[in-house]
This record gives sequence, structure tokens and C-alpha cells, in this order.
Amino acid sequence: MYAFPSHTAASIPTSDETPTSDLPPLLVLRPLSDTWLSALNAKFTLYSPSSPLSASVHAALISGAYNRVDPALLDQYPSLRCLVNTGAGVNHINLEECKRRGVQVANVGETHSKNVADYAVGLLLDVMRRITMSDRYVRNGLWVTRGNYPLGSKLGGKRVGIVGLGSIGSAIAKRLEAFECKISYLSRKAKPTVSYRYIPNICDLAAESDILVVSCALTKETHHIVNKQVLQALGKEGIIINIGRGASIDEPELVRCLAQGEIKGAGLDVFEHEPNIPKELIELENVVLTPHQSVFTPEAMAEVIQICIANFEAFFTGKPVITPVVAD
Ligand SMILES: O=CC(=O)O
Repeated sequence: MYAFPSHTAASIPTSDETPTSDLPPLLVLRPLSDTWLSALNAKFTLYSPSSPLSASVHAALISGAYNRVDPALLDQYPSLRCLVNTGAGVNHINLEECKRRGVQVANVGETHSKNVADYAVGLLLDVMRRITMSDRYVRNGLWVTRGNYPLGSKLGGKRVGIVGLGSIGSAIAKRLEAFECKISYLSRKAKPTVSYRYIPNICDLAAESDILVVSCALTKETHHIVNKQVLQALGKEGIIINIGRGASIDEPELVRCLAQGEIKGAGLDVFEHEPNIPKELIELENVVLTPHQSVFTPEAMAEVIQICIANFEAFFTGKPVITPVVAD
């Protein structure tokens, strides 16, 4: 999922039982690039999970890709009081268990929202205007032998249903307003501050949309929120975009609907069992597939490092973390 290059957590110089620095100790439970390592090394003494002292460290850096934070993991590190997650989604963290054990949890707040929103619009334009498909067509020499590629559809003016109008969904809506799209949304509650239409039922939202964009957090309530009925309500001309979490869509059902022409196309950056993607999906022409990368830009990464450091600095000076995640 998170394609951070180079170092793995195991390659962090393991501080031994006699710390040689006064910098606060930090357990690193995720792979790190050189940029991360040098930024963190300047502020903290880094411990890898294999360090004999790891069980006594109070703060840890984690990521959604590698760390399911469940009672078993928390048992291994009984001294932990602060976890900072380098992403936005926290479906891999048992927040109630953290709360029960007095572990503060932070993520990176809204840092990723604009990047993810740009990417969602990019995927949508790609699917509708068939950009990747046309690229394949040209590369395969088919322009010469078969002539022009079939027309894609216009995005402007389409009805877009946004599932989850949090900071990512709102940033997507704002971008799509510029395309004169008609925006409706589903979220836990209607948002009095927005003018978009609130449709509290997902099947109704799909039935009233040409495009469904999934941008909600993955929770018990949103697991497979897009199921067979929703896809059927979206209909044969419908397009689905997912930049949230794969398991918000019933993936086998999505593949079946795409293959049988029950919906028109999909742009997917997330999947149910990453990095594994159903073979049938890969074989389909009407989809654009990318490897869970909507958050990644160098600009976002620089910001993420600063936010993670600021959270740890708050924790180590006895203050609450600055971008807390709270259990519902
Ligand atoms: O998917 C990425 C994130 O949760 O930040």
C-alpha cells in the first residue's frame, strides 16, 4: 500500500540498552525513507522493534500499511502512550482499545485531503475521457490499424454522488463545482454549511448520480456500503471512483457489474486485499487502477513529516497531540 522507498524499520540503527543521547526515544514501526530518517534522527533517538528497549518506549510512529494496532500489538509495547499514524485513515487501529489503555492516537489531520481530491478528479477524468485506455491504444499501434478511439464522455454538468463529505469529500466537491457538476452527498448527518443536496440513503444517492465517489472512512458502518443494490441503482451508465478504502465496496460484486456492463467504468486507487487485485479486474478495459497512491506527492510527504514531529514534540512536552484521532 504505502510505497515508501529504501529503508525498512529493521534497518534503523537500533539503540541499545544504554541510550547515548538525550533525545526523546521513539519507536519506529514502519519503513522509512532517508528523508524521514534524517528528520526524525535530528529530534529523537530511534528504536526499531528488535531493540531490547522497544517495550519500554512511550511513543511510536506507525503506518496503515504495516501496523494493525490491536490488543496483541499493544501488549508487546505496554509502555506506549502515544501513537502517530503517518496517514489519514485509521481503520487499522483499534481506537477503543487505545483509549482504554490511555494511548493517545494522532494521524496527519487534513494534510492529505487536497492531494487525494486532485487525484480523485484525475481518476474521474481519466475514466470518463478514456485517457489511459487511449494511451494503451496508441502504444499498441492500434491508432494506425483501427483509426480513432471511441469517444469518452464529458464530465461537465454530470450528477456526482459523494459518499463521505469529510475533508477529502469536501475538497472533491469543491473541485467538481468548477466542472459545473451537480453534487449530492451522503454522510452521517446533513452538513448545514454546504449547499449540496443531502441524500441519506446510499441507494437513493446512487440512483440520482451519474458518478459515485467513495471518500468515506472505513468503519463497521461503511464496510461494503457500496454493494450489489447500490451498483445496480447507479446503473449501466454509472461510473464509480474509490480513493477511500477498498473494503467500502463489495469488490467481487463490483468486478461482476463491470464485466457484465451493469456499470460503465471505475477508477480505483484502493482495493479490498492490497496489494492483491482480482485478476478479472486487471483484464477489464473500462477501469483505471492505481496502487493506493493518491496521497503521495513530495510536498505532502514534507508536510506529513513535520506534522508527525509536531505531534511527538507535543506529547514529549506533556501536551495533547495536535492532530488527535478520537474513538466515536
Ligand atoms: O490512504 C491513505 C491514508 O490513509 O492517508
